[in-house]
Amino acid sequence: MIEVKNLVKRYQDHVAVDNLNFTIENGKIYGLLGPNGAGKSTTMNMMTGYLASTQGSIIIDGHDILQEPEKAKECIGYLPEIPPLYPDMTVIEYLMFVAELKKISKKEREKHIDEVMDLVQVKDMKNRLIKNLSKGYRQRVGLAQAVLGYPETIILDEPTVGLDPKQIIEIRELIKNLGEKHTVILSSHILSEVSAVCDVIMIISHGKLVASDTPDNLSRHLIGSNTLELTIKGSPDELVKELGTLVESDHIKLKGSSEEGCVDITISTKKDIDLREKVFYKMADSHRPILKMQLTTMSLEDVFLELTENEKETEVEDVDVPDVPFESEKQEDRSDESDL
Ligand SMILES: Nc1ncnc2c1ncn2[C@@H]1O[C@H](COP(=O)(O)OP(=O)(O)OP(=O)(O)O)[C@@H](O)[C@H]1O
Repeated sequence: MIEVKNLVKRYQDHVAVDNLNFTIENGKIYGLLGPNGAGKSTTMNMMTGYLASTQGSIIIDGHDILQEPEKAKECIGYLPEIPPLYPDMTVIEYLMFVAELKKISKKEREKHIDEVMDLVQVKDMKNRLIKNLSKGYRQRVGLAQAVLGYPETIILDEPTVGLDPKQIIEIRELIKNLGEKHTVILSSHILSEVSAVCDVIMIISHGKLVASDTPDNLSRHLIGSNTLELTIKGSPDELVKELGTLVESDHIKLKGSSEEGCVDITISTKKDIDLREKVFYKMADSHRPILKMQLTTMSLEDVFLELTENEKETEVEDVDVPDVPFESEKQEDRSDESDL
């Protein structure tokens, strides 16, 4: 289990992660979803101990990532956005090297690597130099290094970015398989990706968590509304009065219309309510012609766009954060903290 409390990361004046609070329970696949610049990588880098937080705490299976980094890191495997691979090593050499760093006993190393290579399906390439692998295979090797040692939680930053459609499907399948035995947290800016793979979607915007639920619940509660768009002849006051007999007036929004003598109206209702016939008969009774009537259901995509709208990459001067270091090179970084 991972508990993230009041997590903040500031780069100079820019707040990249803004008071995040969430809990990751074991055995589920979580998707951290947000547009570019939302703060996903920064959050993951803090959760994996690659970057120090400005404020807040991250407790991984009872170990604070800053107080007990070694113990906390033993519980997680991480595939950063840029996989930490050594191009001049073969796959097997590299995985042996990682296994050694992860202190997997010599006795078990070969068998364990063999199992992991089977799991991520790279065995056929085990003697090939990493620099000669396709991007899809490189990503699998990156996955393998995260899985080595079978940590409880596997964290994957944009695991399918830059892959072709076939490779994307293959990596998604691998992630689902991993989810059977591990807790998985992946980040993505693609909604269809997280809804296809994840049990829980956490939507992040401007460093803030704006929604967190199962894809189904997000659909039911957040998305679960119908929007009826109308253009009707008449005066705003009369129309609100008449439509107000069908639906509460705070669900009715009016706008001036480009059609002469008409009003554009939007009525929001729950997903299972369809007012079209009632509106038709009501307006017919009072001789008000309906020039346009269209029912739309908000999609998960609409909700995502609405929740994250105005997301802009804020230009800030680069703060010198070390490149994501490999296991042996990892170091605690609080050098960029002005408040610590
Ligand atoms: N070292 C840094 N110095 C200054 N600003 C940074 C640094 N790293 C990230 N940022 C800023 O922090 C914000 C969050 O960046 P982050 O990389 O976490 O977003 P993201 O959601 O992972 O986006 P992407 O999918 O594009 O990687 C962005 O506005 C980014 O420009």
